This record gives sequence, structure tokens and C-alpha cells, in this order.
Amino acid sequence: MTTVDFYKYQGTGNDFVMVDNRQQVIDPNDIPSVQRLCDRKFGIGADGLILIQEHPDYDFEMVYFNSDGSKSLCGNGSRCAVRFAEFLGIVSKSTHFLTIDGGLYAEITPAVIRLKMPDVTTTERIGEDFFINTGSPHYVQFVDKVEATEVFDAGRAIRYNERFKAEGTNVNFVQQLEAQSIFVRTYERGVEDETLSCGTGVTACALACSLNEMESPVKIKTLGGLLEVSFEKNSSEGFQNIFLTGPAEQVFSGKINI
Ligand SMILES: N[C@@H](CCC[C@H](N)C(=O)O)C(=O)O
Repeated sequence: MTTVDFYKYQGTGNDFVMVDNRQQVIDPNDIPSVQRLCDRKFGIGADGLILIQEHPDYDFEMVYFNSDGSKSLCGNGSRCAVRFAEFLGIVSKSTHFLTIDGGLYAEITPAVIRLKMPDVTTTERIGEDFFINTGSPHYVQFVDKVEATEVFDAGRAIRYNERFKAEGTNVNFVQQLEAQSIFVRTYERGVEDETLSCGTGVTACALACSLNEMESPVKIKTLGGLLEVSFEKNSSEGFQNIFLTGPAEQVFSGKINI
């Protein structure tokens, strides 16, 4: 058994255990330990675990795990990882860092992390819904009253339907509030529950709104706080210069046995 220093971060209520793994204190292939650290009863508890590691070509590498140990791109996790890298003295003002989806760029201010998301080249319309990959796969469904939506049951039904059950998908429910403002609730694959906010999810929702003629930037209310997504739409229903902006903060630190 070894004792590991950890930090806890949250980005609009999407919460992550962070470990400075530059000295390889955690084996990234030890999935049972990832699951236990994220367990809210038997571990620290989080939607995901993030390891900060050295990389020869980038300021740092972010290794992200969902709480079940699976991997994908995490927008809020990326913003929190940048804040953690700033705390560790690895970066300041701006950074290029490596993720599972390649290199990403972010700008750092005391209030927010402004993250440049991967370009989106294809979008799919499914009736009045959309399926958009913003680094992670997202199903987007528009609803009249998102507060009254049964996000767990309705999200799970789509995530495990015939089309998506093998690979999985995140499922977002979106209500338009004002001209350029929406309220989003998300069922996340890999957490297999509703989370308070999902960065790649709200990004997919903003792009879906754009396909329905909403202009950039889009302000997004989530159960965990406010985010903003800006973008440029191209002629073939793709998007570039996509930025996800919002707060990311350290909430506590400690030691845990693994
Ligand atoms: N919460 C994340 C998304 C994390 C990945 C997702 N659960 C998946 O497996 O696709 C975010 O902020 O983007």
C-alpha cells in the first residue's frame, strides 16, 4: 500500500480527483484504483480522475478517466487540469497540453479557463435531435422544460439503445431560455448518471443550437453554474475556433492510501 497526495477540483460542479503524476506515483493502467479513488463511499469520490504527467512536446499531459475507469475527452476536466497545472507552477497565462484527443490550447485568468476545443467536422441530425462529437460523443435533445425532464431514465434509455449501447454516448437535454441562452442537463456515459455539468456536452448543445440558427456566443446554465461557448460555423455544418469558458477551482487536498 502506498500513500498518494491528491487534490480535488470542480468546474461548474463536474468534480475531479487530481494527482500530480510527474513522479509516476499512480500506474495509469491500474483501473481498479481509479474506480476506487472516484468511489463516493469507498474512496474520495468524483466524476473522474485526472493525472498530470510530463510530456516532451507539451507543457504537460492530461490523462483523464471517467469514474468507471473508461477514457474520453473531458472539457470541464481539461479546464480543471489547466488550473491544477497553474497551481503546480507548470504553466501561467496560457498553455498547450496533450489530451486523449491531441493537443489543446487554453488561456488562464483568475476567474476563468478559456479552453479551445477540437474542431467539429461532422454533425448528424436525427429528427429534431442531433448527434455531435466534440471530443466525446453527445446526443442532444431539445425539451420544453429541462427541470422537469427525467434525465437519468431518459438519458439512460438513449445511451443503451440499439445504436449507442456498444460505444455509449452522453445524452444532453436542452431548453432554450433566451435568444442566446440555454439550460442544459447531461447524463454522462462512464459516470452512468447525471452530472452537474459536462463541458464537451454543453459545447455540443451550443453547436446544435447554432444549427438551429442561434448565434455565437451561447451562454449556458447548468445545475453546477454558468459556462459560455463561442464558435465559428463553416459552410459544411462544421465548426472551428470553438472555445469553452468557465470557472475551475481547487476545493480541497489530502492523502489517500492506494
Ligand atoms: N464531463 C466531461 C465529459 C467526460 C467524458 C464523457 N463522460 C465520455 O465518456 O464521453 C466534460 O466535461 O466534457
